[in-house]
Amino acid sequence: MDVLLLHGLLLLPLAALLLYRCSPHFQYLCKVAFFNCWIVAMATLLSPFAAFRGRSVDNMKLLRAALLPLKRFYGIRMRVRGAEQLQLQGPFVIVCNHQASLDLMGMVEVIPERCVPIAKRELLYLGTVGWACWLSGIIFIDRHRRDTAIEVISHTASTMRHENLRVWVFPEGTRNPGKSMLPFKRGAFHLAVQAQVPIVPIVISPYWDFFSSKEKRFTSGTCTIRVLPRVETRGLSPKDVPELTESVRQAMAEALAEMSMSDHEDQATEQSLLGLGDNRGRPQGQGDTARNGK
Ligand SMILES: CCCCCCCCCCCCCCC(=O)SCCNC(=O)CCNC(=O)[C@H](O)C(C)(C)COP(=O)(O)OP(=O)(O)OC[C@H]1O[C@@H](n2cnc3c(N)ncnc32)[C@H](O)[C@@H]1OP(=O)(O)O
Ligand SMILES: CCCCCCCC/C=C\CCCCCCCC(=O)OC[C@@H](O)COP(=O)(O)O
Repeated sequence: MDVLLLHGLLLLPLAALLLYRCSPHFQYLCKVAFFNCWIVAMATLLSPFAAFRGRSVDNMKLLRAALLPLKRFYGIRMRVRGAEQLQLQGPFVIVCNHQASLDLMGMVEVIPERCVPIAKRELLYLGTVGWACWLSGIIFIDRHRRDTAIEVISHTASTMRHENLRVWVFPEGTRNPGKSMLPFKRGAFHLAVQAQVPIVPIVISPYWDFFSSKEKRFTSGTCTIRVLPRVETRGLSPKDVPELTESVRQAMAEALAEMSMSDHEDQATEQSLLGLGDNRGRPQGQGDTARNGK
């Protein structure tokens, strides 16, 4: 009986390995589980160190260092274009498209010093993850209570100026793996106008070639992060916010459309050079659907 149990225990990892190699769905589940476990483990490990310093934007460096290795585990190559646009003295607001939690990997590639994201309040309740976020000075807003969210943003505007803080906002307000960007929420733009600081738009290329939560597909691939020229807000007032929001969204949407084409072409060329079909890591018969889905 003991021998049978031992054999069973030995065979279990082998079976899991085989399943991992053969089933893209199982591979997807393992990779997503690893992503979440890594975040929880790192947050648990780092929170005591961060607590030692107290709530401080400097703790963002710890979070960044903890998330940077993730791209290597997943074989994701990050290309950054226009990083020089982030070489600004003083505070500014970054606005970035939001496709999935994987955005954290792109975020840590380019996040400047003294920069904190604005996040939904729910993240605060994720145990040690919430604690690590709070200790790093992440700004939480309650999306269901507009007035209090606006209050938090107004308070952030004055903190930015007094403490030379940069703020990262996902103006779509929620994750969006779709083809185009959602309409933008206006908080980030009010924030920049209130603080009279520039806006730096950042566009992360679509993940379709290597990641899709709908199709349960997660392979390796390349991701491009493009930092667009900054937009000045000096002299603008709240009445200019709708137009400002639209013009920034338009510039980002154009960049996203351009990147969707060029990244996919690069990936296809790379794969044909390697002698691989375009269906690598995709369930049989779904390659064309995934491509046309762009
Ligand atoms: C070791 C590892 C451990 C840790 C690892 C984990 C790290 C995680 C870090 C990363 C976290 C990333 C998390 C990302 C998110 O959580 S995304 C979700 C949260 N973000 C947002 O929601 C974006 C910001 N939201 C907004 O800006 C909204 O505008 C909001 C203020 C919330 C209001 O929303 P809503 O009412 O739905 O829409 P509108 O934008 O259309 O606004 C309605 C009217 O209000 C006016 N408005 C908005 N903001 C302001 C303001 N600040 N001041 C004055 N007025 C404002 C707006 O203009 C609209 O009025 P009008 O129509 O123009 O008259
Ligand atoms: C005591 C409770 C312990 C609970 C432990 C839970 C473990 C959770 C595991 C991992 C947490 C990973 C958190 C990554 C956060 C990534 C940021 C993100 O992408 O947030 C989504 C948010 O932008 C928009 O949310 P919606 O698209 O509107 O939804």
